[in-house]
Amino acid sequence: MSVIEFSGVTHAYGEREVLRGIDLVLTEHRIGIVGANGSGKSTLARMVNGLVKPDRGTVSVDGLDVARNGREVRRQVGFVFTNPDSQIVMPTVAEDVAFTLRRRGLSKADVAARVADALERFGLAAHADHPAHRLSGGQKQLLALAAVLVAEPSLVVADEPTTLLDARNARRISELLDALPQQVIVVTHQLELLEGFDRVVVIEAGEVVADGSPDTALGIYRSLIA
Ligand SMILES: Nc1ncnc2c1ncn2[C@@H]1O[C@H](COP(=O)(O)OP(=O)(O)OP(=O)(O)O)[C@@H](O)[C@H]1O
Repeated sequence: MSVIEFSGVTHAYGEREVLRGIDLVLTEHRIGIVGANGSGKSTLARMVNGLVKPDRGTVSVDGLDVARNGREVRRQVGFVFTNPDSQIVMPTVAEDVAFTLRRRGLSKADVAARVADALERFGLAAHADHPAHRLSGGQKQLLALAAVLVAEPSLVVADEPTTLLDARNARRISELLDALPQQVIVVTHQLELLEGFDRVVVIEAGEVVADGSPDTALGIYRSLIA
């Protein structure tokens, strides 16, 4: 597993400070981030692959400062956005899944085999040649996850990956995340997704207010939002 370290991290959008002095060392296999709307979870998650840079402090992945080594870190860290539309880059479903692999210079046959396998795994095989933008919201979310996982990142950061999914597909994603050998950081409001996770961090108004096992941390979170 990678070592993800936040050290004295502060971030503001304009005047508005949304993260304050975050110190965290994340080494566990499956890590959940929870907190009320606007508490700073997405900002924190985006820092892991350099999409947002700290104003003060540092974020590193295996000792690499993310702000300075963004490209290198992004080869290791796959990011799944809440809104899959922001992640679809190619016209068809299969082409979208193939995109990152092509850029890495894999052979055509290798790309085709990996794409077919990923589409099968995510229940999208029947849609391979369909326009990606015409998929349903939930199918797009599955596509976004497939497109990230096909590149075999060593760490997957998923920001509310099940918001658009029906119960069956949410369960499917939950099972997929559970079965991943890779390290996973999941930001979610769906607390049942975090059952069996190794660690849950609770963010409140830009600060870590609880951090521990799902039972303990989610207990504290539930009492905060009650
Ligand atoms: N690009 C941005 N520009 C200005 N303000 C922003 C930007 N992104 C987020 N914010 C603000 O920063 C605060 C924290 O946002 P963030 O998305 O990190 O919270 P969150 O905990 O993920 O919320 P939610 O659960 O609603 O998704 C919010 O008040 C939000 O309005």
